[in-house]
Amino acid sequence: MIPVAEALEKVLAARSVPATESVPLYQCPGRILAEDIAADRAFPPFDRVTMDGIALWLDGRAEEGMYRIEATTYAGEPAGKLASRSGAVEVMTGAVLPEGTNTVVRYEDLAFSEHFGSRFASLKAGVVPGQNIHRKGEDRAEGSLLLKAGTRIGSPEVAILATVGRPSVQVYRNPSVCLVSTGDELVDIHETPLPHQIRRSSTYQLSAALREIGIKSDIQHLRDDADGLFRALQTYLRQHDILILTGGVSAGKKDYLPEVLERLGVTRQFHQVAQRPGKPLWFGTTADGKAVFALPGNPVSTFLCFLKYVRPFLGHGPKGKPVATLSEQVIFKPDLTYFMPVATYYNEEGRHVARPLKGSGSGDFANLLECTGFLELPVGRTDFAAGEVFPYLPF
Ligand SMILES: Nc1nc2c(c(=O)[nH]1)N[C@H]1C(S)=C(S)[C@@H](COP(=O)(O)OP(=O)(O)OC[C@H]3O[C@@H](n4cnc5c(N)ncnc54)[C@H](O)[C@@H]3O)O[C@H]1N2
Ligand code: MOO
Ligand SMILES: [Mg+2]
Repeated sequence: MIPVAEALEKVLAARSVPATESVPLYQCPGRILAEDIAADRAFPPFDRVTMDGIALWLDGRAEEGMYRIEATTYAGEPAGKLASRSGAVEVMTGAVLPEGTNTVVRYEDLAFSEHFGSRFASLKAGVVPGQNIHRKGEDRAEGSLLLKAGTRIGSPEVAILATVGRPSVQVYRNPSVCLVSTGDELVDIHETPLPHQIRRSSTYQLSAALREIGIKSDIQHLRDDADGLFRALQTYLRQHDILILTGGVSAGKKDYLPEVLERLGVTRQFHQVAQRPGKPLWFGTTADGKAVFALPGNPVSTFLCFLKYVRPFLGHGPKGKPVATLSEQVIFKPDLTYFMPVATYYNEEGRHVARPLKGSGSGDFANLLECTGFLELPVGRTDFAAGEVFPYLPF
C-alpha cells in the first residue's frame, strides 16, 4: 500500500506527450491547446471609440463653445480626420478614433443645434480629455503571448483564438479510452435485474465525466471469468490507449484483474493506496505506452479514483489548488487519507465552506447527488476541527 501523494506521482510520471491534431475552432472547447498563440495585432488594433457621440480635440481649456460637426465615422469605416480644432466628428462605438481628435463625448452629454445649414454640438457636462477611447494596444501588444500550449480551451480562450483568426487550432489528440465494467452481478441499463443483480452505473458515470472534459469513450462489460477477461482485455489493449476498468481488484475470490493484467504484460505501478474510499486501486503501464487503471468497484471509490488520478492523468482538473473550510468537527480513525464527500458553499464572509455528507460509505452513490466534491483529510490524524482548511477536489 502506498501513500496518496506517491500514487499520484506515479500516475503523472506515466504520462507521455500526446500527438497533436488540428481541429475546427467550434470543436475546441474542453480540448488542450498544443501551440502557443500570439497576438497577430494589437488589442485593440486601433484607438477604438467606446461611446456613440462626437470625437473632438480637447486640451483641457477649450471646453466652452460649439463644435461644428464636420463628418460622421461609423464602425467599419476607415479612420476619418478632423479638419479644424473648432470642429468635431460624429462617431459610433467601435469606430476608429478620427485623426486629430483625442476625446469622445457621448450623445447624452451634448446639445445639438443648427446654424447656417450646419450642425453644432455644445458640451452639457464636464469632460475629461482622453475619455471614452480604448487605446490601441492598451490590453495586449502586437506579438505578445496570449495563450500557452497546455492551456485548457474554454469560452474565453475561444474568443482569443477567433480574434487572432484561427478557424482551426492545434490541440493534443484525445486518447482512445475504453471503459470496462466487470462483475457477474451487473446487468445492462435496458435490462430488468433479478433480485440478486444490479444495473451497472459507474461506467456510464465515467463516460459522462469524460464527456465533460471532451473525451469520448467506449463502454464494455466483462464477466468475472479469468480467461474471458484475459482474451477481451488483450483485444481492448490493442485497440485503445487507456483502459479504465471497474471492480474486481480487491480481495474477493473472483477479483481476477490484478493477476490477469500482469499476465497480459501490464506492469503494475502500484496496487492499493492508503486512502478511503478507493484503497484497492490498481495502476499499470505497458511497454508501448498504454495505461491501465483498475478502479475499485464501489461506485464512490470508482468516482473518487477517477477525479484524483485519472482526470489529472488526462491533463484535466481544477485550476489552481482549491481548498475549503470544514464546517463541523470530523473524527476519522483509520490510518488513511480520507476523501470525504462534501457539499460546499460560500458563506456570508465569503468563505468556501465544506459540509460533510455522511452517507453510508463507498457503495452509496446516491450520496453523490448533493455532493460537490471531496475534502482531502490527511493521513496521520484522527480529529479534524471545524474551521480548518483542507484541499478540496471538486467534481
Ligand atoms: N476482504 C476485503 N474485502 C474488501 C476490501 C478489502 O480490502 N478486503 N476492500 C473493499 C473495498 S475498500 C472496496 S472499494 C471494494 C472493491 O472491490 P472490487 O474492486 O473488487 O469490486 P467488486 O468486488 O467487483 O465490486 C464492489 C461493489 O461495487 C459494485 N459495482 C462494481 N462495479 C459496478 C458498476 N459498474 N456499477 C455499479 N456498481 C458496481 C459491486 O456490485 C459491489 O457491490 O471491495 C471491498 N472488499
Ligand atoms: O475503497 Mo472502498 O471504497 O473504501 O469501499
Ligand atoms: Mg471485489
